[in-house]
Amino acid sequence: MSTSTAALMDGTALARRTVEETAARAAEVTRRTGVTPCLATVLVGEDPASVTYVKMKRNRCAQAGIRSQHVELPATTTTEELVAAITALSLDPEVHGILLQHPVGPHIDERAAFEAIAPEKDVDGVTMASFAAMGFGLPGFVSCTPGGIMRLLDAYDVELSGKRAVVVGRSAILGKPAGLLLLGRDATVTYCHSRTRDLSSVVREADVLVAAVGRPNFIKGEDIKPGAVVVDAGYNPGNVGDVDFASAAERASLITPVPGGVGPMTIAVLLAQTVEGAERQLGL
Ligand SMILES: Nc1nc(=O)c2c([nH]1)NC[C@@H]1CN(c3ccc(C(=O)N[C@@H](CCC(=O)O)C(=O)O)cc3)C=[N+]21
Repeated sequence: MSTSTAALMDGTALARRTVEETAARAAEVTRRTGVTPCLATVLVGEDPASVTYVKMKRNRCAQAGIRSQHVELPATTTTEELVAAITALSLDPEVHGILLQHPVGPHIDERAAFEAIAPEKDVDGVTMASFAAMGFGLPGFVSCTPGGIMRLLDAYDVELSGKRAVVVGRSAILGKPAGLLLLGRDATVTYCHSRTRDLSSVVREADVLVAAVGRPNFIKGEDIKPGAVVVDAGYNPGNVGDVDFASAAERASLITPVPGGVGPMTIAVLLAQTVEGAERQLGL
């Protein structure tokens, strides 16, 4: 018999506090300017998970006193049509932030679509300009999930300087930026991916582990270094993370659950950055 020793990093509770602060800021923007911060959400196709996520984001906006404007496009939308729709939102003075839900269909050039987001409205932190600013440690919008991960680590006073951080996954808006943010905080960062040889031996070195591969229960407790901090950024169908929680919690000191960990923080960062974008665009 083994017993769980890890403490939970409670993303639901931290997100609630973050959204409350954001709501107060949004109300202040509205009071001072008469303009309510507005997020445009763009959804291509009808993937049920994407539909759910976008709905959650819009509901959370409503709770925080942020307007949302929804653009729904058919799965058959071309790159040109999507770029045109996003460009229109970039030019619309009533829109302060733009979220293009990822992934779009394989026939669409997703990068081209993201780049149609005006940098000052890139509250989801997905453009090359935002990525570069983050990489250089300059102010700007961070990709929301990595931003949420850093807020969680900070809220639980996780020391990063000099620590070995291992990021499993290297996607453009999750794994890769997560590693750069950890590097920016003086962690020693290793990226693992599908071609990594002997993944277990690398994961076993991690003082801080970020799992972002999109494979349900992929990381097992036997590969967790005793006392490690484990962040599960996986979002697989059925709200299953990338980390086998039960076995990992026996060895970790701190761990995020799924659901209730990184997911709610992703949305909280999106809202916070939307209000920040509105403040700047309205000259506050
Ligand atoms: N441009 C773009 N930006 C994103 O930030 C983005 C995206 N595309 N595409 C999809 C992923 C996924 N994602 C999640 C957000 C919240 C939860 C979340 O809050 N999940 C809840 C559970 C979900 C539920 O209650 O149904 C939780 O973990 O507690 C999960 C996943 C944002 N993403």
